[in-house]
Amino acid sequence: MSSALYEGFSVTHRRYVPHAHAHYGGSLVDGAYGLGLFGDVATELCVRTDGDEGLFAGYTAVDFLAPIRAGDVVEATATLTRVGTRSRGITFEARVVCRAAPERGPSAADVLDPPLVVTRATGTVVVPVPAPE
Ligand SMILES: C[C@H](N)CC(=O)SCCNC(=O)CCNC(=O)[C@H](O)C(C)(C)COP(=O)(O)OP(=O)(O)OC[C@H]1O[C@@H](n2cnc3c(N)ncnc32)[C@H](O)[C@@H]1OP(=O)(O)O
Repeated sequence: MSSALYEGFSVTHRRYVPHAHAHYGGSLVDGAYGLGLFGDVATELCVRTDGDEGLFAGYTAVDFLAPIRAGDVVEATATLTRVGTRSRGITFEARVVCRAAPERGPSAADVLDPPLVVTRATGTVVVPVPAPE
């Protein structure tokens, strides 16, 4: 893989947060929910850059900036920032793009414009050595 080709390459997933995932008061989901989104979006990024799902080695920083709630529509983006021999440095951001508006009714919801940034992280994923051609 050429680093010049891929650094800055990004993948975004978007998902509705089911009410079954609410875990704390105020319909909050646990922080690990956002990290699950990051694992999935990193997996697609690695498939696209390296033809392999990769293995998450670790995070160097995770910041929970605002809660994710059941009923949110959340978008998670992984951006490739560093290409090592087998390691891939990735930054992550999760944003709420739609949120329930229960004061207007049980199914009412709004588009958040701008989206609300809820989680940021940096981490490293490791991919296998490419098989010889
Ligand atoms: C994204 C996934 N599809 C979804 C997941 O979340 S997977 C679930 C969680 N992760 C795991 O279960 C992985 C468990 N860990 C492992 O299997 C291994 O520790 C590893 C594969 C991640 C690394 O082991 P190994 O292949 O023996 O590593 P090394 O040969 O020592 O190093 C290879 C490169 O990786 C860099 N590196 C290793 N560990 C770390 C770390 N903790 N943090 C940052 N970087 C790490 C190492 O520096 C090498 O980099 P270069 O190849 O020189 O670029």
